[in-house]
Amino acid sequence: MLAKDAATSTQPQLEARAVHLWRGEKHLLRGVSFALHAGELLQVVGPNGVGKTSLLRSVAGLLPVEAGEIFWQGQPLPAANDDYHRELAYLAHVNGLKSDLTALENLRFAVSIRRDVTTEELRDTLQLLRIESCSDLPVRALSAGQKRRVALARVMLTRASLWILDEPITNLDKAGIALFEARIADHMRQGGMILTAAHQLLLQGQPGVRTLELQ
Ligand SMILES: Nc1ncnc2c1ncn2[C@@H]1O[C@H](COP(=O)(O)OP(=O)(O)OP(=O)(O)O)[C@@H](O)[C@H]1O
Repeated sequence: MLAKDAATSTQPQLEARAVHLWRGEKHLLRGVSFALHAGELLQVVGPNGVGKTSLLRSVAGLLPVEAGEIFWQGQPLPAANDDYHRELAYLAHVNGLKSDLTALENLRFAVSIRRDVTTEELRDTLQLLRIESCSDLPVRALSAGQKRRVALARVMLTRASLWILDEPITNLDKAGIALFEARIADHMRQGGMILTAAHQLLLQGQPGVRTLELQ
């Protein structure tokens, strides 16, 4: 649930403390720490292969860290897992859409696992991202940017407070980026949080927007 009141809280909702991660022989994350408060966007930046995706996967609970801790609302993971996963929407590099289903069917399938949703709400969200004309087409018939927009619509529809997004604007054109930035700003205003891996920064210079540089 989005926590409007939490927007003014000084308590971090999500916190990583001295996280270490190895991939194979490589000591990738060396004591990474950050705090994310309600209403904030944190963009993880750094060169290819530095560990941005790995960090996001760890924070999403998909890749266990070897040292350090991750806290959700003051509780360490995995103890906080049930609450945490209810509040979390994760979007990877790949969209995770079923290509034989239509955009609308994909959204209905993904969202109804979490909550009741009406067809009108699904269509409204597709319209917000200007892909209403794709609603009834099989996903395999959509362009790369249109597929990304469907995947972003899914994130928006979850009503999760924390969005973890790996390069969310991949394949989006300028208009698509502007539309998505407006949705992010909206989410932040309602006390939502976003953690991204990014080569291209969103909402630069806006209040509550920060970067975390990995090197
Ligand atoms: N399953 C895996 N097994 C071993 N090493 C891996 C695995 N997945 C990723 N790596 C390595 O971990 C390092 C970091 O990868 P990661 O995808 O986290 O980087 P990134 O910063 O997101 O890169 P990019 O900007 O290219 O997306 C890379 O050197 C990669 O080869």
